[in-house]
Amino acid sequence: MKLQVKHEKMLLAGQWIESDRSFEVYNPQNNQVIARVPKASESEMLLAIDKAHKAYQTMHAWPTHDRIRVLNKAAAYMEEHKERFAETIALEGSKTINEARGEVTRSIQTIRISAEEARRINGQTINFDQSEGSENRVGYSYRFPIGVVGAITPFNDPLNLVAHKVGPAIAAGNAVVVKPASVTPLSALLLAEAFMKAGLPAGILSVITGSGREIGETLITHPYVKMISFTGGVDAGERIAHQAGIKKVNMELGSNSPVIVLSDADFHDAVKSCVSGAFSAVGQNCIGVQRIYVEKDIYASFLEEFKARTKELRVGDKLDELTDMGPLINEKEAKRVEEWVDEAVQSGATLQAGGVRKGTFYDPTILTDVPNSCKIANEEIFGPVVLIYQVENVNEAVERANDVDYGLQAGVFTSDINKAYYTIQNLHVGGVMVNDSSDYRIDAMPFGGVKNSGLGREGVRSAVEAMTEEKVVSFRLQQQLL
Ligand SMILES: NC(=O)c1ccc[n+]([C@@H]2O[C@H](COP(=O)([O-])OP(=O)(O)OC[C@H]3O[C@@H](n4cnc5c(N)ncnc54)[C@H](O)[C@@H]3O)[C@@H](O)[C@H]2O)c1
Ligand SMILES: O=C[C@H](O)CS(=O)(=O)O
Repeated sequence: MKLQVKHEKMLLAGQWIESDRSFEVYNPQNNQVIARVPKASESEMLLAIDKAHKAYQTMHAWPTHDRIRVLNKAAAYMEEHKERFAETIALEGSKTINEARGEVTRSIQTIRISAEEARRINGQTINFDQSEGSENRVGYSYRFPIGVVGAITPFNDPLNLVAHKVGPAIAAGNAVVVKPASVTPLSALLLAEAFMKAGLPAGILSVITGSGREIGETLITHPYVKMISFTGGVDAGERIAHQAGIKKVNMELGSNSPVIVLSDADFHDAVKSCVSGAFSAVGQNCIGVQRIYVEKDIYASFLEEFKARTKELRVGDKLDELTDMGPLINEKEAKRVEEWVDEAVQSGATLQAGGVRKGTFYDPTILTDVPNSCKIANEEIFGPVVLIYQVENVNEAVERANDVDYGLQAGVFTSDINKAYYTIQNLHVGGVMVNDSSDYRIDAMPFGGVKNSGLGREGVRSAVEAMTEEKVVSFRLQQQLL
């Protein structure tokens, strides 16, 4: 694909603008500059917030049917330009072209589900007859848009995780200012293009590109911004939560996801699912499989088959239709993964496959016998490395799966419903996938974690609810009218 370095513009309240400063976007595979993007100043972020506030004030009564129309028109535009969206994801990020196409399909669904949910923002009727004297009242509650939503998004799903902020925000009648990841801003700008083409009123959406550390605080702390919807690492999440103060905050953070495979499972199925869950998107996946606990009776067979399938994966040019795994997002991250693996091996772990880095590429890697003290056993690797452990039984598996500070999703493979239910009840996570790996998500389901994996839930309906407030109304009826 012939590449021209494109000078992009960012969307500020319906206007496509350049900025005094710009930064480069690179193709992680060859470090080629693929675009220059505005590096927004604090004043540009302030202007976007001000315009969003004004747009919300005039638009918060924006009719539901019109919000639905714009959302569906944006989805239709994305559908019409699917390949362009996919190529952009594949160029600026780590995903293969096939993985990128999958993300575009999901993003279109996310926006369409947002349109459906716009019609389901309901309150409740209330029975005030709680005690003597309160019976002559009737009432209800209803949900109203919170106002300006500040959305900060990560690099690994550069389109769908922006869609999970913008779609629900618009469905709920809010205005939204997006600060996308600096390494993958182009997909967010394309999503903005789809909404502009769909006739989204000016000011409702801004995509302000730049450094999170430089302009993030302005977005997080501004009094007009009534909610922060953050997806990213726990370090940034902690900093943002402190800065936000008394403000609604939704945090979708990291994980170190476990999968339990019991001896009564179809372990061929488990192997296939866990290989995909571990190495899709080069393991740069918040619910990617990082630890697998295999019951002792099938451990040797499972490990043997897992290694064989892993070695079949084609690592290479992410734009090649036949490639299974591309590069990590940059060389710094690839070197970090290499260091964590080296630390584990030096501490006594066994390298069963992989362990080789070439620039931003790191081979799919399997470790066994990893000491609990190693970083890779406790932190989020966010790379193509999986740790496989042998356990005595389901009890030991659950205890060890819980023994980290994260709790996003877990997978459990078993044919025994009682054991499945035991894991469901005892795993400290936000989601348990039975007979799927931890890397299972549909965009309509509630999504989020416990412990250091986050605060609150996304998934379109949950996000719409988080981006609204509930108001109660009571009518005291005049006695003479009763
Ligand atoms: N739970 C989920 O749904 C989910 C989904 C995808 C990724 N993630 C997590 O995101 C991380 C990987 O993405 P990443 O490397 O882009 O994360 P990151 O935390 O480095 O950056 C995420 C976003 O926050 C911004 N940012 C960083 N520091 C900031 C600060 N101090 N103030 C304001 N903004 C700041 C960045 O510019 C970027 O836009 C992993 O931990 C992964 O698990 C979680
Ligand atoms: O990286 C975390 C993502 O939220 C997982 S998914 O791509 O949405 O399934």
